[in-house]
Amino acid sequence: MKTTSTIQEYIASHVDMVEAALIQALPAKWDVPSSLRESMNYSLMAGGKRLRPIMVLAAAEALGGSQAAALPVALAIEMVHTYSLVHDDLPAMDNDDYRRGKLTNHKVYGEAMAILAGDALLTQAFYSVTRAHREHAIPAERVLAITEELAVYAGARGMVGGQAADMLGEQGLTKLEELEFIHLHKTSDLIVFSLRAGAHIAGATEAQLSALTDFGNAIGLAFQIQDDILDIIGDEQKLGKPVKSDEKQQKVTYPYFIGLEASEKKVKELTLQAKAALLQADLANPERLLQLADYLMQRDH
Ligand SMILES: CC(C)=CCC/C(C)=C/COP(=O)(O)OP(=O)(O)O
Ligand SMILES: C=C(C)CCOP(=O)(O)OP(=O)(O)O
Repeated sequence: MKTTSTIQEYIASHVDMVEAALIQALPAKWDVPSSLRESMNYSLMAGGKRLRPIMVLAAAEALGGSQAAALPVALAIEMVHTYSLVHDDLPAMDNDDYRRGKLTNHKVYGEAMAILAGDALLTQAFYSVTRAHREHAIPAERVLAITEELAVYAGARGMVGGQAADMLGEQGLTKLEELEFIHLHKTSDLIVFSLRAGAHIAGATEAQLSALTDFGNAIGLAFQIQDDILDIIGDEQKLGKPVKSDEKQQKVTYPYFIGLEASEKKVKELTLQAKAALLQADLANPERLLQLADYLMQRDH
C-alpha cells in the first residue's frame, strides 16, 4: 500500500478517530456517579498525544489488519495509560499539579476521586478489549491473547512493576542497568503491548510479534530518555507539564548518569536499532511504524 499523507497528517487523522471514539467510551445511559464520570472524562479527554492507540492502529495496518477492529483495543491502551498518569501525579507519587496542559486530576476532583477514576479506567480497558470480539468478530483466541498480554504488560511484571522500582529506587540508583529496568517496564511495556495487540488483531505470527517486541522495547527506552532530556531542555508550554521536575525531585535519570549529549546520541542509536529490528519482520506495510519511530524521537511536542 502506498502512503500518500505525511506522518503529521496520519497522526492528526488518527488522533481524531481515537478521540471521537473515546468520547463515547462511557455512554450516558450507564449509571455512573457523576463525579466519577467527570473525573474519568476529564483526564481521558485532556488531549494527550495518543501515541499508544496510534501504535495499535499502525501495527494492525502494518500486518494488513482492520483498523476498525483494532480501535477498541486502541481505546483500552489509552485508558490504561491515562490511569497511570492520574496515579503518577498523585501526592503519594510525583505530586504534580499540571498534566496535559491542565490541572492534574486530584487538583480538580480530590485524591479519592482521582484514585477511583484511575481504578475505573483500568477496569474499563479490559471491557473495551472484549468489544473487538463482540462487535468486530475478531476470533476469541486472539482477543484472549490481547487480554492476557494487557494484564502482563500493565501489571506487576510490567508497568506497575516498573513504577514500583522507580519509587523504591528514587535517588538511590547507582547503576544504569537499574534505570534501564525501570524504563523498560514503566514506559516500554505499554508501547510493546500496543504494537503486539495491533498485530494480534491481524493474526500475527510469532516472528512478527517478536520483531515488534524488539522494536517497541527500543523505541520505548528512547522515548523515556527523550522525556528525561525534555525535562531539562524542553518547553513547558509545548509539553503541557512542568519542566525541571526530575531535578526538583532529585530523580536519577539517563542524562544524570551519562550527560545530555550522550543521552541524545543514545536516543538516535536506539531509534536506528528499533527500525532495524522492525525490518527483520515480514510485514505487509511497515512504513507508518518506521515513520512513527522517527517522529517520536524528533519530538519537542
Ligand atoms: C502504575 C503507574 C502509576 C505507572 C506510571 C507510569 C509512568 C510512565 C509514569 C510517567 O512517568 P514519568 O514520571 O517519568 O513522566 P512524566 O514526566 O510525564 O510525569
Ligand atoms: C511515559 C511517559 C514519558 C509519560 C508521558 O507519556 P506521553 O508523553 O505519551 O503522554 P501524553 O501525550 O499521553 O500526555
